[in-house]
Amino acid sequence: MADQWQEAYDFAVQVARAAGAVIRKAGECEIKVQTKSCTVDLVTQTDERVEKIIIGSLKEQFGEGTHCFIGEESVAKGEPCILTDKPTWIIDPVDGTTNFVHGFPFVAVSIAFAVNKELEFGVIYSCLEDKMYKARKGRGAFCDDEPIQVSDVKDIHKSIIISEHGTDRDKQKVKKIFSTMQKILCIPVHGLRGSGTAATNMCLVASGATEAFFEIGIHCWDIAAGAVIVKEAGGVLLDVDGGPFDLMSRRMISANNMVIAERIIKEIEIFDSVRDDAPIQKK
Ligand SMILES: Nc1ncnc2c1ncn2[C@@H]1O[C@H](CO)[C@@H](O)[C@H]1OP(=O)(O)O
Ligand SMILES: [Mg+2]
Repeated sequence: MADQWQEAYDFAVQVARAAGAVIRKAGECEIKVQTKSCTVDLVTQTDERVEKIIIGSLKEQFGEGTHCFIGEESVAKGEPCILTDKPTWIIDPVDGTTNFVHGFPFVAVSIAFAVNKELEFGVIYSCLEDKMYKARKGRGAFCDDEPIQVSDVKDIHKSIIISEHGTDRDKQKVKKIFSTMQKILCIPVHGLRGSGTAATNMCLVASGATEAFFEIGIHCWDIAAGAVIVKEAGGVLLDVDGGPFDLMSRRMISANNMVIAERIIKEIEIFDSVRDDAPIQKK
C-alpha cells in the first residue's frame, strides 16, 4: 500500500513540533539535572516529561497494542531495546541534553518509525533553531518543506567533518577518539565540528553543510531518524569499519558519498561498545 504510513508521518511532525515547544519553554526555567550512567551522562525532568508526552500522543493516535516504542528514557528505566518486525517508534525526546542544560543552542527532538526492521521515515525538530527536518523512504528529504541534498564534494581536502566525544571518559577510548580526530584534521580537511547532538549533526550532513558525521557510542534513538534523512538527501550510511550500517551497533558514519565515507573510515580507530539490543544484564 503506497501511502500506508503517510498519516503516521504527518502526525510525527506535529508531535515533534509540540515536543520542541515544551523543551523551549522548559529551557526558560531552572533546569534540574540528574546523572545516568556516569557524572557526564545528564538527564533532566524535561527528557522524561517530553518522552512521556510523545509516546502518550502516539499511543492515543495509533493504539497501544499494535505499535512498539523504543525511547531513550524508557530504555534507561529498563524497557527493552529490541527492534522487531512490528511497527516501531524510535524516540529521542531531547537529543543534546548536555546542550540543553548549558543553553548551547542545538537541541533536537528525534522521532523515527520502522516496520519489518526497516526505517520508513524520520523527523528531527531542531527546536531552538525552529527547523523541521523530515524524510520518508523513497520520497526525499526536507527542511521546513524545502528539499535538501547532501554536498557534492568528493575531495576530502575540501570537506568539513563532524564527530563527537560522547559521555565515556575511559582514557583508552578518549585517546582513540582524539587520535582519530588528529589524523582526520591532518589529512588535511577544512575543519572539524560537532553540534553536540547526533540528530542535528545528521541534518547538517543531509543539508550539505558538512560532508560527514561519524561517532562510536551513539544509540539507535540518536541516529534512526537521521539515517532516513541522510539517505533520502542522497547520502550514505555505513558501519565505521566499512560494513553495512547497523542501527543497533552503537556506531556509524553518515556521509555525502562513498568517496568521503571510505576516506574517513581509513582513519577511524574503533573501540568496543555494547550493542543497544544486547541482553540488559550485560550492559
Ligand atoms: N555514550 C555515548 N557516547 C556517544 N554519544 C552519545 C552517548 N550517549 C548519548 N550520545 C549522543 O551522542 C551525541 C553527543 O555525543 C548526542 O546526540 C548524545 O545524545 P543525548 O544528548 O540524547 O544523550
Ligand atoms: Mg540522543
